[in-house]
Amino acid sequence: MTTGADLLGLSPVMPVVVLDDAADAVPTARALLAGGIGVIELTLRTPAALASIERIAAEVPEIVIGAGTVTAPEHAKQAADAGAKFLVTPGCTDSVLDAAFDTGLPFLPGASTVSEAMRLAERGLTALKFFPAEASGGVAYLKSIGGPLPGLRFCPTGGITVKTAPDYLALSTVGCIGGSWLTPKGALAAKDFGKIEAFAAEASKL
Ligand SMILES: O=C(O)C(=O)C[C@H](O)[C@H](O)COP(=O)(O)O
Repeated sequence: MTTGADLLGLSPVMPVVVLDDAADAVPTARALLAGGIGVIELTLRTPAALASIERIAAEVPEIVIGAGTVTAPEHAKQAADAGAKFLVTPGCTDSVLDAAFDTGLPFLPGASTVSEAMRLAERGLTALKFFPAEASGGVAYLKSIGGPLPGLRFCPTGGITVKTAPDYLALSTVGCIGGSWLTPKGALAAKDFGKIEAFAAEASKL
């Protein structure tokens, strides 16, 4: 896997995972894998994130572990050093973009406007995270921009559910969708990894 475009083809759903406890990292990754999901976007929103990425990279190599919420240049290198195989950003600044390129890892930069998408395409980035998908106009918005920007492909994320996912996945410009519903806070707090596996099994069939 070497490009952002490859990332869009790994799974119909990219689980967006927020972990407060690095001890949950390996069981969560194994539960997702058991449910048929081979990729994780682990967000750098918590202090446990980098340790979680490290553990998954070391102990569950079958799953492709990436870092999400890359919002500062230093996050890119920290994530790469922890073993992340790809990076995802919710939006983009030049410095975050440069830092992401420096890692050599494939990455999905976030965009929610036509101008942002065009700027990223100018830098050779044609596989984008469309964030926040629902709040930015959802399926109708993506359909509208597919006309003038036919070369771009997206991973819409933000506000998508297992019920609305098929509408996005039906679009030719959508490679996969992102969502946090596979690993809800409650299931993680209760260490209910069976529930996570069941959500993954449902999502992997989308
Ligand atoms: O943290 C980031 O980098 C983000 O871009 C935000 C997440 O992707 C969304 O919060 C997931 O959206 P939900 O599925 O609606 O929870």
